[in-house]
Amino acid sequence: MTLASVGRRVLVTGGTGSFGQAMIRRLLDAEVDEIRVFSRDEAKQDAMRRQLGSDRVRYYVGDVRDFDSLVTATRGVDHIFHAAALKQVPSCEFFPLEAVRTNVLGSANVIEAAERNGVRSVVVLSTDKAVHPINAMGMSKAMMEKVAQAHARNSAGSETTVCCVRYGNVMYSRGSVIPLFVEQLKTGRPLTVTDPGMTRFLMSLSEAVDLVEHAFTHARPGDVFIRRAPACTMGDLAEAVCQLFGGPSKIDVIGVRHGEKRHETLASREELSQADDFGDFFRVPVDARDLNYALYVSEGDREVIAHQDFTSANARRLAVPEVVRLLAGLPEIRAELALRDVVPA
Ligand SMILES: O=c1ccn([C@@H]2O[C@H](COP(=O)(O)OP(=O)(O)O[C@H]3O[C@H](CO)[C@H](O)[C@H](O)[C@H]3O)[C@@H](O)[C@H]2O)c(=O)[nH]1
Repeated sequence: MTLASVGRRVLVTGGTGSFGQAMIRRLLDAEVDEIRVFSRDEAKQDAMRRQLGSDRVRYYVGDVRDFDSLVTATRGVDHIFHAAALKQVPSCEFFPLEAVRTNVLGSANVIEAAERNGVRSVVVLSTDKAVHPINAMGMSKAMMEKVAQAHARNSAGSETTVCCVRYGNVMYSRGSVIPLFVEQLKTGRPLTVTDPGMTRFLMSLSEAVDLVEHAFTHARPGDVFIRRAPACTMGDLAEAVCQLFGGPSKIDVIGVRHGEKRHETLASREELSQADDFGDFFRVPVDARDLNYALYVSEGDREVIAHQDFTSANARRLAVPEVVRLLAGLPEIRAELALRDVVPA
């Protein structure tokens, strides 16, 4: 199955967010008949309606916490891309129950509504912060993945295939470090680097959409899809931004922020021991063993020993010139450089 053969109706939860909007453009290009945007904010929907001007896009105001609003919006839908979430580390830290309500119970509602309305597939979006989580946002996303996998395990014969994708930081996403560095350079302030040796996976928005499309095309119930993304250090990222904008490279090292890890993990060694390796992507199948405790206690898995976690510390490390090239390809950076009359090398 490809996006072009996706069926008549697709629903995107969190459809007005940056991922949602990019996904909707991809679905419009794939000639999907009807695309439903499901989100809470009517003002953002109205802005999007005016910007897109497409009668193939329909808008549903609702909240994933409200099951009834999902049942209405998923009626007659063939496929769902579930992007609605609380994603900010600090706000989830202060209000962990809100993260549970939206990310865990809200996702369960999406899956249950899909099941009830005979939706054929649901792709659920997760994050590297869900692996060995240390903050409430990551923990709630880890539980969301478990809910999706439990659906696969417990719903043999269901019409609805549920799978997950997991990816790391999306470059230039709202409120993230790259636009912050650009703003600091523009206003002549030093770049605030938490820890020059800290690493993050780097991925563009269109690569995130590619991963979701790959998952949609290849999903079996309960699969988790992961991209073999490259990574860089925060020191190199700051240096790359300075080189691109030709700015003075004064850097303030501010230290690690609350709730953040030095390195992120996209896949654990236990997952990789079971994963299919597609080169650019891994597919981790659901652990479909039944709850036979004798097996859990007395049988091990030698495969696990042969693997190590896939982390932003051991992923392919991008050097500064490569980061410069990646950044120079981002539409937002190109627009900033055009404003300043700088031509990227
Ligand atoms: O002033 C800053 C701010 C951040 N960083 C570093 O830049 C990297 C990326 O930070 P971001 O704030 O851009 O991204 P996070 O990894 O903290 O996570 C972000 O992306 C996540 C998705 O993976 C969630 O959306 C999360 O809420 C959001 O903060 C981190 O190593 C961080 O330490 C700095 O060096 N200086």
